[in-house]
Amino acid sequence: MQKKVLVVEQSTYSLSLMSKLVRKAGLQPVGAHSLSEAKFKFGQALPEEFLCAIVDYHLPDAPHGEALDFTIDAFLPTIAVTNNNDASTRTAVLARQVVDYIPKENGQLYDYLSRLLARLEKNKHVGVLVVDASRHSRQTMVSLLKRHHFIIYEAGSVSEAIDALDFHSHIQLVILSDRIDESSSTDFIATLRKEFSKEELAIIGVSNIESALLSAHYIKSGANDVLRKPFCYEEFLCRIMQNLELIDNVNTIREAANKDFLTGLPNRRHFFYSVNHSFKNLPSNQALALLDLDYFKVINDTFGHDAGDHVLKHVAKLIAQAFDDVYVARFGGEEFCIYLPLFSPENAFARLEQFRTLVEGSVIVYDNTEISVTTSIGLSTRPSHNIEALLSDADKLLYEAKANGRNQTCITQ
Ligand SMILES: Nc1nc2c(ncn2[C@@H]2O[C@H](COP(=O)(O)OP(=O)(O)OP(=O)(O)O)[C@@H](O)[C@H]2O)c(=O)[nH]1
Repeated sequence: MQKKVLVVEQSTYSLSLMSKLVRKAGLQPVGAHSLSEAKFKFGQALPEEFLCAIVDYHLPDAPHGEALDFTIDAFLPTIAVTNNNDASTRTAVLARQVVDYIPKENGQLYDYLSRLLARLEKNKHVGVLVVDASRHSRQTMVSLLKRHHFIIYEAGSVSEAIDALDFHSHIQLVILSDRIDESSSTDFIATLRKEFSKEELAIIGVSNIESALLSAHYIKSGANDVLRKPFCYEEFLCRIMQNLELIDNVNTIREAANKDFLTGLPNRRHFFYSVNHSFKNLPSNQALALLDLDYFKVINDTFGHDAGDHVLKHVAKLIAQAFDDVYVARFGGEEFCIYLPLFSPENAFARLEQFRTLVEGSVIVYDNTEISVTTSIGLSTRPSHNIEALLSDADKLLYEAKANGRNQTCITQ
């Protein structure tokens, strides 16, 4: 279900702008012009339905941030917006455990707000590891991070940090304090960098303001960023957000580069990368199948190219579902590839035949028209350490399947 965001804002214009942003982030705004209206609207839904609240500091019936107290007491992560950017308002707002506060006069308000909303939703799946020998200092950072929905892990030493990283693969950010011995912390960063690139795991080193040299050591050892103590709450969160956004952006680009645009299946290049990356030597009991849809040109010619695309997407979805435990790819056109490691020829043949009959029996509906399609399969079960050799073998068998009348699987004899 779409998560709700409680937007409490006196001005109708600002409320409508913020609600638009919330909708753009894929969330459902619940608007209120006053604290009493916010209480009423919040009471009409379950608290768990809300992701967070965006709350104006000054409201007619809550002139001193009382609405912030209400949403925070209701355990809603709260983003405060204020008309005033003066020091006393800032202190009063930050004393209240808000996720962040945004002065309305800031032209970047709406851009920042949408980034913040997107992050809050994503953070629920992001692990952050705080490495600091001092429990008190760890707790300070942990309490700030908690407001942002992160999954938080703590380590009091480098060895505890290594254990945490071994166990929790969703850790995307390590915050490393200067209370860990300098040589072991820089060694730790360098060791992590052998395993994780900067785009896979962000490392932020915390150093003392006087210790410019330590900052340099952090960066040279492979840290993404450095935070100088004493840091303010805003800087701490902005650095974290920036570093995680970088990881997200790289992941988006990487995903786009690895996926076939039409079907969302891995593409040919990624298929080779995954198989070669997973196996130093290909196992001797293996199978590789090349699948090619039959008379696909006729489908395009009869029903149109868009209908053809729809059929390709349908078959790709069936492949992704039926072979979610092995390696699959769209090689191009109407050709797909499936690599089944550690499969006997009999098992591989049974799986492919089951799939062939599934495609044959499935009715694809496009624009109120029913379309049927069949597939020919070349299945190589040769023991080979070379994926290219397997492919060439499967290609010959596919040719045989086509020549023998299509809608069949030909396997290595
Ligand atoms: N809709 C659509 N058609 C595509 C796409 N890629 C390739 N095609 C079409 O797929 C058709 C493949 O035709 P052929 O190579 O003659 O193969 P076929 O008609 O399936 O015949 P056989 O393989 O011999 O059974 C061509 O008309 C291509 O234009 C695509 O992404 N979308």
